[in-house]
Amino acid sequence: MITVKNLYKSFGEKTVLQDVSTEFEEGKCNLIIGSSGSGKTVFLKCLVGLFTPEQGEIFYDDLSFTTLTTPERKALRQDIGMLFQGSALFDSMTVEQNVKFPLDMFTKLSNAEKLKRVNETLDRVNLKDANHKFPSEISGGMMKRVALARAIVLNPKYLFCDEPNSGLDPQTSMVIDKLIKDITTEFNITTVINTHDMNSVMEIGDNILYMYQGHPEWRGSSNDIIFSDNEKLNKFIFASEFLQDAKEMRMIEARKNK
Ligand SMILES: Nc1ncnc2c1ncn2[C@@H]1O[C@H](COP(=O)(O)OP(=O)(O)OP(=O)(O)O)[C@@H](O)[C@H]1O
Repeated sequence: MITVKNLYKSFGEKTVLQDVSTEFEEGKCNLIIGSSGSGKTVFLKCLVGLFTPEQGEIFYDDLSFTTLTTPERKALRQDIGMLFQGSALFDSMTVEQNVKFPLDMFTKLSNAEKLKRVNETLDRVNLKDANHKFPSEISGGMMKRVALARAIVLNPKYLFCDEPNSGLDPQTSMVIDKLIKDITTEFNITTVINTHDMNSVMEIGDNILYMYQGHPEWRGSSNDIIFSDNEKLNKFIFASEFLQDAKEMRMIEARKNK
């Protein structure tokens, strides 16, 4: 579990995060949603230590992240997996070398042990026979799976994904979502995902945090979203007529099933 208490982050005069308090549960997909510029990426970067907040506390289970020493942060870093926007694979490295990279950085395993782990992980993301391909030789969906394999190869307790579906078609997005969801449940990971993808919100949103102008405006599950009467949230999430209709249909269905 990750607990955030009263976090503030500014750039010069501009306050981007204002009094953010929330919890991200383990074994769950915790989604952060909000319009462009609402502070989602800045928040994620504060959580992993890429930005330093001016005020507030972040706890990784019982560890107070904000007060950790550099060696303690380095140790915690091994428990954190990150899936960046655009996959961020190393172009000059093969799929196998990309996934092996964190093992080379953080472990003293033998080469044979590392390769065994790489192959098990590639297998877990349904990527076989791609070991010796370069990123330029595989599709966007495959790149995401390689990036996901690299993010989970050290068996992280915490997984951060920034827009995991950006640039993917709806079907491939669903495959990636399902993988993230399955891996989160299987390994009891605390997974935090920044997303604009409404399909992800409905399909894998165990816990959803809606950020509005740098402050948590609403929290709930994908089911709660359907029934929420929060005006800002509804305006954001059900922006189109199509989504409004989908919401109404879901409400009718849910009432029938009660
Ligand atoms: N390094 C920085 N220096 C100054 N301002 C920054 C910096 N990084 C982000 N900001 C500002 O913080 C605000 C929030 O940005 P952020 O990238 O977190 O938004 P977001 O919700 O992730 O948007 P999007 O959905 O478009 O990715 C923006 O106004 C942005 O200009």
